[in-house]
Amino acid sequence: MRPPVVALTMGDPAGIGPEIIARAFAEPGFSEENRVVVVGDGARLERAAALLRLPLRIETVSGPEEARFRPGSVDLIPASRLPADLPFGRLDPRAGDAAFEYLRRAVGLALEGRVSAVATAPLNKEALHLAGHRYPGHTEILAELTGTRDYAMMLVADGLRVIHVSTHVPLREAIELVRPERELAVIRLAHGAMRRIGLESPRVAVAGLNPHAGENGLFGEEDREHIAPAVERARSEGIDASGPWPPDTVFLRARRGEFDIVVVQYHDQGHIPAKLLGFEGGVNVTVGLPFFRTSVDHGTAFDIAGTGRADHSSLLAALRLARELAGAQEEDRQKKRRG
Ligand SMILES: NC(=O)C1=CN([C@@H]2O[C@H](COP(=O)(O)OP(=O)(O)OC[C@H]3O[C@@H](n4cnc5c(N)ncnc54)[C@H](O)[C@@H]3O)[C@@H](O)[C@H]2O)C=CC1
Ligand SMILES: NCC(=O)COP(=O)(O)O
Repeated sequence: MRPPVVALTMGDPAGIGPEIIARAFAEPGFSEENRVVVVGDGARLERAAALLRLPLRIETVSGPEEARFRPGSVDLIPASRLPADLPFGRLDPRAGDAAFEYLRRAVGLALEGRVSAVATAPLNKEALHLAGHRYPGHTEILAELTGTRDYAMMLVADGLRVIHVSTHVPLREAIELVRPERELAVIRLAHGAMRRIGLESPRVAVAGLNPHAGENGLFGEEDREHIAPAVERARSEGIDASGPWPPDTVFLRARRGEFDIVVVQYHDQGHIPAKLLGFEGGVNVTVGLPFFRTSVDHGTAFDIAGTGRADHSSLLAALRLARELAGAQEEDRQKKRRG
């Protein structure tokens, strides 16, 4: 089967997005393994390729149907016309607005069924806000543009998968979000995502919020009042859920093979172990959308943007996962059609 077509957004054009995209396309065998169409800015991509001394051809296309996926060339849907001298590594509302537009265009293509999945290079949240797009990040934009109510951020890193009850909110608010309904929704999303990647009966561990998962109320009530009932309810639905487990050991246990995925209670509870284990090859997946969206797990790295030092491993991993997930979905559909 041919690889599914993936729309890849350039992210903030002042960040490392253009560089990591140029590096990925220049990898030997990239066009044999991938069918990727970039939504972004041709001049920025050309500048990044020149900076890295990569002989890439940029082919402008009006849609994925025109893309030819030839080795050594990038099929690009132009979605901004930024000044050629826009500096790398600086906050700029024009770049924030462009990043938003790339995502909006890619989501449109996915909803129209013209691409099978969306992958994203990083956007800068401050630049996004400076441009008037007041979202915490891609995830919430994607949810709004697709009308999705229940969604969650999953990180996949070396031997570990985590999925978040909350992400970009102040820590005080994150504690308020630990409620049975949201816990149950995320356990169900975790179960569904693991089934999608082919696990028959996924083992979903739920991390506690407090030290030692509250130790029966000694160190906080949220674990037994809000998390435990959701785990029970999930179990009554036939999901192999367990917890709340002490957060300091649940990741170790998952990595040793006891669990397939860990539901985590707030941003850093999941991000710290995932990034520590697999920053280079880590992938962020939005679970719950009508299509798959994968992303690099790192940010815009303004401190090194335009220097040619950015590593593109996370982007390659995000594209790999997008094509595997979308490919598996396509195979499912074909099986169903055949009866
Ligand atoms: N998927 C996305 O769109 C993400 C966006 N962000 C956004 O990016 C902006 C900057 O975030 P930071 O917290 O500074 O994190 P960051 O990931 O951009 O940078 C943290 C450190 O890691 C290094 N780094 C990051 N990616 C690298 C790569 N590919 N190769 C080599 N070194 C790399 C940077 O140079 C820096 O020292 C923020 O606006 C943040 O919200 C952050 C994470 C993900
Ligand atoms: N901490 C992950 C991050 O900032 C990426 O968020 P999103 O843009 O994928 O919603």
